[in-house]
Amino acid sequence: MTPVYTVAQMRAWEDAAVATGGSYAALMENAGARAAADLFSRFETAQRLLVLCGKGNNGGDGLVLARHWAEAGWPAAVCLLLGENLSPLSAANLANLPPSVQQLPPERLPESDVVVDAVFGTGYSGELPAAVAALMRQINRQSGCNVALDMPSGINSDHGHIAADSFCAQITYAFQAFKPAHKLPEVQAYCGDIVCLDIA
Ligand SMILES: NC(=O)C1=CN([C@@H]2O[C@H](COP(=O)(O)OP(=O)(O)OC[C@H]3O[C@@H](n4cnc5c(N)ncnc54)[C@H](OP(=O)(O)O)[C@@H]3O)[C@@H](O)[C@H]2O)[C@@H](O)CC1
Ligand SMILES: [K+]
Repeated sequence: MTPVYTVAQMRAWEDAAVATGGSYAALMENAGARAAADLFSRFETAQRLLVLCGKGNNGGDGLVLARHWAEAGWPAAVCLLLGENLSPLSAANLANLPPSVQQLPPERLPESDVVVDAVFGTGYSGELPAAVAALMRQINRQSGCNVALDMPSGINSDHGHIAADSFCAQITYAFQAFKPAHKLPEVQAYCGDIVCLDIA
């Protein structure tokens, strides 16, 4: 049975995986690559991807996903919503993006078939910054396929507080374990299908 891990338990699991021979970089690679692989299995033709990234490691998962998308020959763009001062793992994955992945400012985002929310994951709490909330409001009205990595941005993984204008997904990829918020019906309405991916 898939376990449910609090944020602290998830961090302990990551630390243990690294202590037994893994690496944080490999966990991030597996998260982004396996989310991409699941998405590829859902579409028969190339889809235009837009990945919205924050500064933390959730954004790094999104950058890995964008790289795999582009390597499959499918069009991909990323937007660094909170600037370029990224976590070290995310910065490494930004540097690894192939030139075919467009990097766009938030005010010039294209129509996309698949929008991936990699703004906030388990490191999030509180309310959304005003600019993020405004963009989420706009994207939540669009008709594309919305995908959240680990948790829709705006939702606290431990206790499930739902901020105004939280991202509304059709698919949420939970990494390694469900988080307590995934089990709450009011949060499930923002997650859509919740698919847990092994990232070991
Ligand atoms: N650890 C690993 O190796 C792996 C982790 N993985 C992935 O990483 C995710 C966790 O990553 P994470 O811990 O970096 O946190 P994340 O959710 O990206 O956000 C942190 C940023 O958000 C900010 N912030 C928070 N609240 C805010 C607010 N209200 N308004 C504004 N800002 C706010 C916060 O700012 P700060 O509080 O530091 O100022 C910080 O900059 C996890 O869900 C999974 O997807 C996988 O790749 C597997 C390997
Ligand atoms: K997210």
